[in-house]
Amino acid sequence: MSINTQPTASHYIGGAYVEDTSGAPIDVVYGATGEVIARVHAATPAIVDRALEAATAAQKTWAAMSGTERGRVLRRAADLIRERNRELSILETYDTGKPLQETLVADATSGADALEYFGGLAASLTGETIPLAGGDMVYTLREPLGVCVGIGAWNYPTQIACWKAAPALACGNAMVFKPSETTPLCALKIAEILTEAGAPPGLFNVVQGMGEVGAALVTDPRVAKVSLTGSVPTGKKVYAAAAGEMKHVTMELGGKSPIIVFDDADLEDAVSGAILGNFYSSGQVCSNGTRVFVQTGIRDAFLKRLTERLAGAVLGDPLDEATNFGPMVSEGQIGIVERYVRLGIEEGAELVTGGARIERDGYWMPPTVFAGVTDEMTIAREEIFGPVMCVLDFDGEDEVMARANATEFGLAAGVFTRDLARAHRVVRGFEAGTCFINSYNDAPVEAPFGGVKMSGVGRENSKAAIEHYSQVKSVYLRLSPLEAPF
Ligand SMILES: NC(=O)C1=CN([C@@H]2O[C@H](COP(=O)(O)OP(=O)(O)OC[C@H]3O[C@@H](n4cnc5c(N)ncnc54)[C@H](O)[C@@H]3O)[C@@H](O)[C@H]2O)C=CC1
Repeated sequence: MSINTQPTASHYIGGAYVEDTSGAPIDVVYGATGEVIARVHAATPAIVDRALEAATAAQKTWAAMSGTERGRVLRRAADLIRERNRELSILETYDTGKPLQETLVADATSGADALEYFGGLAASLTGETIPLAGGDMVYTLREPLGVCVGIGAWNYPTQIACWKAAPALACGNAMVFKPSETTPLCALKIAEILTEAGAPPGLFNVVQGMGEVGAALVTDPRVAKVSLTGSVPTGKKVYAAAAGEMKHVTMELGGKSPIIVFDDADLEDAVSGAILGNFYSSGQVCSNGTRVFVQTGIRDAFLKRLTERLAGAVLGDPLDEATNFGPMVSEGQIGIVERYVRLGIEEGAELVTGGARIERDGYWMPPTVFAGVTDEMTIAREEIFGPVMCVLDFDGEDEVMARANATEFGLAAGVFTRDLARAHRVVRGFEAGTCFINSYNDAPVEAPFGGVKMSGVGRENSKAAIEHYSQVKSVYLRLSPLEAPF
């Protein structure tokens, strides 16, 4: 299947494609080859204004519909996404470089899950009645927030757009979404599909641009809520800007998550978890378990089996479904990874495998493993956001828990052990929002996803997301006589 990677126009506003070539050009580069595959233009202030106007108008129409009607539109969009999964997955592969083998199962499909799940919930978003003395009562109304802004990172452009749009729209909000400037293509397709599914024009708009377009959206008084997926430094800026007008926020930020492998773990499962948590999407996943703490009794066996299993990584054309490991997203990102690899070597970590950029077109870094990593090394403290696993040794449970939690981040954490009591004890001790026992990086829509500490505020997916896209109005209803002092 061949697809056209150049979108009809840069932005999608009011149910249609909109162009304004006076905005700065943004070239979209395919990570596998370094070729420019599309060009879009950053939104000008006039485009931002138009998107916010369209969203403001559509939100009123949409909120007046019943939850059942809103849900039907979202579920129809989910069906359309599934029907077009292959085409959408190929576009995701061009946008990000991730292999088609991954995008066929993890991107548009995950977006469809979110639209289906929140479409199903939309009709059941009700308030409650609270009986009081004398027959009085309070009833509550669960109301939308208004116009929500979604701002995305570049690693999961389809999934991020859907994870934000689905709960927002289910609750009766409208959205203006700004994709990452690195991956501007996929969100436009979601906007098209929502229109086709029956969403009122302007309900879900996409505007392109760099940080300043995001900043203009975040500070606009018409916006009630901002949901960002991005790095911690950007999260701090966006959270602070939103606070100026007391806007609601959801922050899905970075991490440096631990995976703890005890001596009694199933070795194959533990190695699988470490591979999934470090090399899926070439390591460009926020919840990755990049600090792999391995108990000394199993360390050698773990490293031996890990090295054997890494031979199964198939680097090649991402559009070939046999390929299971793709390039990095951009020259900038591979440069960051190369710098960390140098720091790892300089600071004394043992490079077990990988570490050198592959000399070919595009941005290829092989799976890279450092052993003998210690807590103070830069590669053990900072988020790398690439295919670099750090293996750290440990002896006892108390020691490893203290070390696992000694980070400003708290997005995810995993433990591999056959001892269930220990597994539950360990996850209770983790300072992390999303934990895994004998697994890693599963993200079903039914489960809350998000971080603690610097990794974020709020939760995406699950019923928990409803709290972040709606507010409760209390209505006091008096049936008894109303007394006053005079
Ligand atoms: N917790 C999560 O769910 C995820 C977190 N991430 C994090 O995202 C980072 C990588 O993605 P990047 O795109 O490089 O992140 P980034 O923080 O550079 O950019 C994220 C988005 O924010 C926008 N932005 C930048 N400055 C802004 C400002 N002042 N106001 C408003 N918007 C602004 C960017 O244009 C982009 O769309 C990693 O740190 C990673 O951990 C990535 C994926 C998922």
